[in-house]
Amino acid sequence: MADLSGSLSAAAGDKLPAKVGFLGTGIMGFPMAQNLIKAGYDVTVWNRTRSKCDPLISLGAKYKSSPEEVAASCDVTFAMLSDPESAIEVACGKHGAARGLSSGKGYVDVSTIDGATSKLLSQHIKATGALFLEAPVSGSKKPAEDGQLIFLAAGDKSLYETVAPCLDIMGKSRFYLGDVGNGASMKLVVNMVMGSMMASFSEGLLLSEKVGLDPSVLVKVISQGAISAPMFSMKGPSMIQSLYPTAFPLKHQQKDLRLALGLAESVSQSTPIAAAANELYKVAKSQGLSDQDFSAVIEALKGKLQQ
Ligand SMILES: NC(=O)C1=CN([C@@H]2O[C@H](COP(=O)(O)OP(=O)(O)OC[C@H]3O[C@@H](n4cnc5c(N)ncnc54)[C@H](OP(=O)(O)O)[C@@H]3O)[C@@H](O)[C@H]2O)C=CC1
Ligand SMILES: O=CCCC(=O)O
Repeated sequence: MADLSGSLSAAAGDKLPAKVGFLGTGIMGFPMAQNLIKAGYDVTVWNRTRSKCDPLISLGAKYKSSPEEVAASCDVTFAMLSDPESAIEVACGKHGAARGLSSGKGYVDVSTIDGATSKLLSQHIKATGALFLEAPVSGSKKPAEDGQLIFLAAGDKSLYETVAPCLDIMGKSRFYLGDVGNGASMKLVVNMVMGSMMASFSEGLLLSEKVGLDPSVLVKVISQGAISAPMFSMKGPSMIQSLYPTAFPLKHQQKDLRLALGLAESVSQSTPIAAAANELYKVAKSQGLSDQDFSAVIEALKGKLQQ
């Protein structure tokens, strides 16, 4: 096991062993925290649903019963939460992390949220004397398990440098994008493109089948041409079988499209393709598919075809 004593704290200017907090151990947070534990970090976890922390505790993680207590006991605290509302609640709520933060500590929000929310978090965190970094990730469940995420960081540069060893354990690359909000915006643009691609791919799979083609051959044809994308080859075979094992929940993809459309509106950028895709994800949500993988958006088109 790697000896990481002092690596975080040395950068922060003291000699104590590094202590890392992790708030939110869902699909993404769990494997990210797990990789930090496996790398030898002293990790303290918290999750709203406590039972999701149990396997991490078995691996050696400590547990605290509130974000406040985690932040108070750690040098740096990461948060991986659903959406803007939960990110605000966990950071700034009654027993939120901000209450446990102080000068010399850092807070890194890796959730996918909008820039305005991230700036609000930054204000609250920095008012405590702590440093703030937003660092949303590109990459899904498997890259999180494999430590292959892509971090899109912005905020306090010194905190970015302090947590770089942690980011390098959880990810394969990292970008520092400047002021708070830029990481959030980059992530929303990427996921806007991804959500539209998946909607378009879904149309192609259904159209190919309807005109008598084999959709699995379509997946192979696409994989060899200029529009090849790992996502199509990974998700296509299960979509053809109407199976959507959850890696990226559909409700989160719709949230990201909603936030991306808000971002586009804030600068008067026309995004008709993303707007149409968003409507499709909303239909899929109304069909009860929120917790399925986002590739279940294809079901919304099946519904439309049957009408
Ligand atoms: N899955 C993916 O492929 C990717 C997801 N993301 C983003 O990462 C974030 C997390 O996604 P993911 O792990 O997939 O989602 P999950 O739904 O699996 O996890 C969401 C986490 O947020 C917690 N949470 C939700 N609401 C609240 C609240 N009100 N108070 C406290 N905690 C709350 C959940 O706690 P509880 O367990 O109690 O419900 C859980 O820990 C999202 O912003 C998502 O968009 C980014 C890249 C890839
Ligand atoms: O936010 C989720 C992104 C999923 C991915 O990048 O594959």
